[in-house]
Amino acid sequence: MGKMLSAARSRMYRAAKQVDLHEELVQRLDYPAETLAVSIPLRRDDGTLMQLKSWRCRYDDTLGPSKGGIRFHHSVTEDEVQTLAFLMTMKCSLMGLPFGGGKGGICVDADDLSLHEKEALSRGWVRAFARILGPDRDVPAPDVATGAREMAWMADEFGTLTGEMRPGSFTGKPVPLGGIEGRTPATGHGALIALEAVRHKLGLPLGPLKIALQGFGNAGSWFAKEAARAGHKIVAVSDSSGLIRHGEGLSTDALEAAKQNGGSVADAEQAGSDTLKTSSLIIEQECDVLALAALGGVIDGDNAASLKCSAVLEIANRPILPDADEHLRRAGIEVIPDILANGGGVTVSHAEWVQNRQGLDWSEDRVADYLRDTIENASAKTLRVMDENQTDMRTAAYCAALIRLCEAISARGTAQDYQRRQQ
Ligand SMILES: NC(=O)c1ccc[n+]([C@@H]2O[C@H](COP(=O)([O-])OP(=O)(O)OC[C@H]3O[C@@H](n4cnc5c(N)ncnc54)[C@H](O)[C@@H]3O)[C@@H](O)[C@H]2O)c1
Repeated sequence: MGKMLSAARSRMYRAAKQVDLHEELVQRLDYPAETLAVSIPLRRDDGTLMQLKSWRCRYDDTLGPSKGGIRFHHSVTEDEVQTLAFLMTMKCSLMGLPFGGGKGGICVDADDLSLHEKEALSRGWVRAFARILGPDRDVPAPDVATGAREMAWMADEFGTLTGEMRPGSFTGKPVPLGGIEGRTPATGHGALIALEAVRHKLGLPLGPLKIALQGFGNAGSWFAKEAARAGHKIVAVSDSSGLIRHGEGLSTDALEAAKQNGGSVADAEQAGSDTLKTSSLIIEQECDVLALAALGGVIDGDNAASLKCSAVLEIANRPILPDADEHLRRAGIEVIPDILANGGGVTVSHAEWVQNRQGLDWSEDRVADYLRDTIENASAKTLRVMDENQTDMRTAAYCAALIRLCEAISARGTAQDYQRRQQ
C-alpha cells in the first residue's frame, strides 16, 4: 500500500466513524479492486525506443463502471493512480452518478513528445489496457496533459480493436466524434456552483468575494471567467511561472490573452497590477477564498499556517494533504473538498456517456441544467450531513459518499445477513 493512498483513506475512516458504518462495509473499500500495470513501448520520431511505465486502476465498481481520467506526466506512480481512483470513487458516489472510480496514467513528460509520438502513445495505451475498458466496465476521460484530441485517438483505437464503434467507451471526446457541448468549462463552472451553494455556511461576506487562484489551465481559467462574470474579484492568479495581483480584480480577458501568447499570467497587461516571481506565494495572499486549481499536495502541515483566507476551494485533486487538516480546522478555515468542488467534470462526462448510449444529442442548456442540479444536490446533501453530525465539510462529503456506497455494498449481503441465514 502506497503512502499517498494510505493518507487519502484516513479521511474515509474519519467519516466512517462519524456515521457509524459497519466495519465490514468500509473494509470493502480498503484496496483497489484491480490495478493493471503495463510497460508500453514507444518508437520515437528519431528511431529510438522508449519503454514507459503505465497503469489503470479500477478502484471500485459497486455503483457502476469505473470512471476517471488518464494523465501523461513524469511524476505519475502506481500509488498516485490508485489514490486518484479512490477519490473518483468517493466523488462519483457523492455526485449521485452511476459510476465507480478509476484512473490511469503514463509516466512520461508530455511536453517532450511530438504530435505523432503522442498519438502513438495514446493508441498504445488503449492496446495495453483494452481488456479492462469498455462503456460497461471502465470509461477513461482526459486529465493532466490529455484532452479531446487524445480521447479521439483512444476511442478510435478501441473501436478498431473491438470491431465496434462504441462512443461511450471514452468521454471528453471532440463534439463531432460524440463529445458533448459544455464539457470543457464544466469543472470550473461546477466549482463556482459549489462555492455559491455552500458560501452561507462558510461565514463569507455577502456580495462579491475576493478570490486568489492557483492555476490558470482548463479548470482554473473557466472558474475565473465564471466567477468574474458573477461579479467576484479575482485579486491574484498564479501559474507555474509567476503570480499577478490587483486589489480591484484582474481582467480574465487580459489573463487569457497572456496565456494565448504563450506567456505566463504574470505577463497580462493591466494597469495597477503587480507581479511576483515566486508563484507559490499565492497561498499567502489575503482573500476570502483561495481556489487551488493546479497541483496535488500544495498545502501540508508545514505551510498551512501561512494561509490568509477564510475558505479554500479545492478545484484540483488532493491539493491539501491530510496533515494540514487539523491546522486548518484550528485556524477556522473551512475547505470545500475536491470531491464536491471539482465534480462538474465527471458530471458532464456522465451526460456525454448517457448521450452516447441514447444515440441522442443533448443541448447545451440541458447540459448546463444537469450540471447545476447535480452539484447543488451534492452540496445540499453535504450541508445536511454537516449539520446532523456537527462536522467539517470534507468529512461530511465523505460521509454522504460512503452512505450511498455502503447501502449498495450492503444490498449484496453483509455478515449480519449471513449470520441470520445460518440460524
Ligand atoms: N480539467 C478537468 O476537467 C478537471 C476535473 C477534475 C479535476 N481536475 C484537476 O484540476 C487540476 C488542474 O487541471 P487542469 O485540467 O486545469 O490542468 P491544466 O494542465 O490545464 O492546468 C494546470 C495549471 O496549473 C498551473 N501550474 C502548474 N504548476 C504550478 C505551480 N507550481 N504553481 C502554480 N500553478 C501551477 C499550470 O501553469 C496551469 O495553469 C488537476 O489537479 C486536475 O486533476 C481537473
